[in-house]
Amino acid sequence: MNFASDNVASVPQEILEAIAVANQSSAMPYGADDMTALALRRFRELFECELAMFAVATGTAANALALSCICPPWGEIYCHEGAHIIESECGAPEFFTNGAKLVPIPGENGKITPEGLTQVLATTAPGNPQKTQPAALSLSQATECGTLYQPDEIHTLAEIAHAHGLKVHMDGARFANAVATLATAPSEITWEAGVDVLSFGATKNGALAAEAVLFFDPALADEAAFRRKRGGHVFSKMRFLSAQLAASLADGRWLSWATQANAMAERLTQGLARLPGTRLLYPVEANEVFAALPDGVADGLEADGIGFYRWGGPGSSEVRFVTNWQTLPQDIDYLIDRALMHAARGGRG
Ligand SMILES: Cc1ncc(COP(=O)(O)O)c(C=O)c1O
Ligand SMILES: C[C@H](O)[C@H](N)C(=O)O
Repeated sequence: MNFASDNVASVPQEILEAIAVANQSSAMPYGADDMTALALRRFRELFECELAMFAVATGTAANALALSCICPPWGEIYCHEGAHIIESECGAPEFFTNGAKLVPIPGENGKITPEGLTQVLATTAPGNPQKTQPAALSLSQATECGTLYQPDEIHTLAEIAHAHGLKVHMDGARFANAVATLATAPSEITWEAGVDVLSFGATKNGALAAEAVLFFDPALADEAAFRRKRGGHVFSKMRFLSAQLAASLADGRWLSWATQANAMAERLTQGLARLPGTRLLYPVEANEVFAALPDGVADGLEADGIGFYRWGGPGSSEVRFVTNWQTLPQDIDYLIDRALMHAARGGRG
């Protein structure tokens, strides 16, 4: 049983079947195929706008490609201090932008506040050729702490960013989980709130390997085709990425899968409440549960072969559990039963 990441899940049968259908006949390469056209149509229907779509195979590639189209080499990208783009992408955004600077902003529960953004922007030097220049704001939705920006929070942050000439990127590796919780239209927490480009995550939500960079202002996408090619992410058999995206969006599957993951995170949160001495590190708003467990429980769960992240570092009792489309109630109940047993025995195995 593995709660280390949503990435640990299998691929839903519907996606595998879509790949098999795409495999039944030849098709034009490099995105000139019908499946890629179908994926584009479905994204435009979902977001209710004439967006431009570029499929890639990883979330890191999606973020780095998106940022490279809205930030020059001398630009500054403002993000939360715990953002994936600054913490876990091995310099990919800096590499794809040819040297832009990522500027970390602190904020509770993994979120940037208007005050925090305004404070950092007050230190910039627009037009000073000796200084890097404010260029982009990147927000993760859901955040790396499993929390969410409300529509009005996105709108406020985007307004500040645009007033300072910045473009707004959203890292949507868990965008589906955010929409499932917020129950908003996707447009309401993206372009209508001021987001210019979205990394739409499908992989964590079940896809084998498919992410889509969505430009809500197609003019921002002028360089994307060239930059994606230079980054080695133009798949000659693009139909196999597009099939995953099109299948995810069909019949609202993407939301059903995310709703299941979120519901299991909620079940886990309720179960942990029965564990004396357990403390949630952040509010649970999507499919990630961060908790400080009673002494010995994390070791016991690890000895049981249950997978999870030691978020506080090796041996730490501060852990992260991530649920996914495939997580079942009995998985959660087993985890909680084992945790209660280890707590009762003081972690003595
Ligand atoms: C918030 C966030 N953004 C982006 C990514 C990058 O995705 P990938 O691991 O596919 O590069 C991840 C991790 O998977 C993530 O958690
Ligand atoms: C942190 C790791 O890079 C991955 N994005 C995950 O959330 O599991």
